[in-house]
Amino acid sequence: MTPELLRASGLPANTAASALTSAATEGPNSEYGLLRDVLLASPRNLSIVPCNRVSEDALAEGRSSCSISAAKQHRALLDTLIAAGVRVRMVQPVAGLPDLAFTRDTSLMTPWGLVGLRPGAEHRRGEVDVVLETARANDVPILGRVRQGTVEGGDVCLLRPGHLVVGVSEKRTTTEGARALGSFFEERGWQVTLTPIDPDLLHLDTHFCVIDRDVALACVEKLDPAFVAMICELGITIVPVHEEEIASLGCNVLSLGRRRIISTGSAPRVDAAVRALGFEVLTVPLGEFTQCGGGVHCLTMPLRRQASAV
Ligand SMILES: NC(=O)NCCC[C@H](N)C(=O)O
Repeated sequence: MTPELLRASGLPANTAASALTSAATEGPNSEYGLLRDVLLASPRNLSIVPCNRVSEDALAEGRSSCSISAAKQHRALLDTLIAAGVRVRMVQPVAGLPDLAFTRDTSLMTPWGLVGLRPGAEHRRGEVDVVLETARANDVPILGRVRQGTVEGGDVCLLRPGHLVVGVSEKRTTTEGARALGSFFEERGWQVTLTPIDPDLLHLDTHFCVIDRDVALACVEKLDPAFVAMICELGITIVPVHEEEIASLGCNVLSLGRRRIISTGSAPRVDAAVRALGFEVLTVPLGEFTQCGGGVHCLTMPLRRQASAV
């Protein structure tokens, strides 16, 4: 832990509390603790960049971005978060950064502070400094930065307190980058699992998303069998996602905690299966963003969540 973060957290680096929980910063230790603060970024400069299968298909079909509609959809997401009791911090728009709205990918808030990531997509590298600057201005403690390989936040999953998962496509996230991020966690006693993913699916969070301690959305056919076996051994129930629901970002949901999620509503079958398990599912249509390859999970970077029990 850096001196900067130690000052911010007030926790000694080698205590059990600092290893697995987030008492001082409330930096998330899971994907499903009660969500308190989230980082969004203005979509003012959003455009469809041909950098993933979904956005390439959208362009091939002649689709384009509408800034008015993108602003309205993003505003609806913001309003839904606020109505759910979440505080929203905003990154201001920056010309030349068309994917900035997908805040998930360029940084990761850990229980010990924020880590700047290192996108594999060249056109997204500049987003990291912008997000870190906003974080500093909001007194978010900074833990460090990934400087080797590449890693994007859509490939990162805080599976359970003490267990980090990183999807490795060797395109957006490389083994080197995943290990560099993982070392922040391993040094603090976490287990880190790297799992290979199909580069055509962009990120892990397009086809695997944890929504509570024991429930995850997953397209099992697209995940590595060893990873699926591990999830089953942990007793995590899988809500199956079909391949065509991946492209519509139906799997890419955000947990608000207390068995509530936000989805884009683009995969009603998945939403219905989640509701059948007793969850509340709030839906926000986000077509302007899904055609760029990102959904609710990609558009949100949790800054504070109530710590989940180990
Ligand atoms: N976590 C995500 O899956 N993020 C979506 C990012 C979409 C953006 N157009 C990209 O390809 O980087």
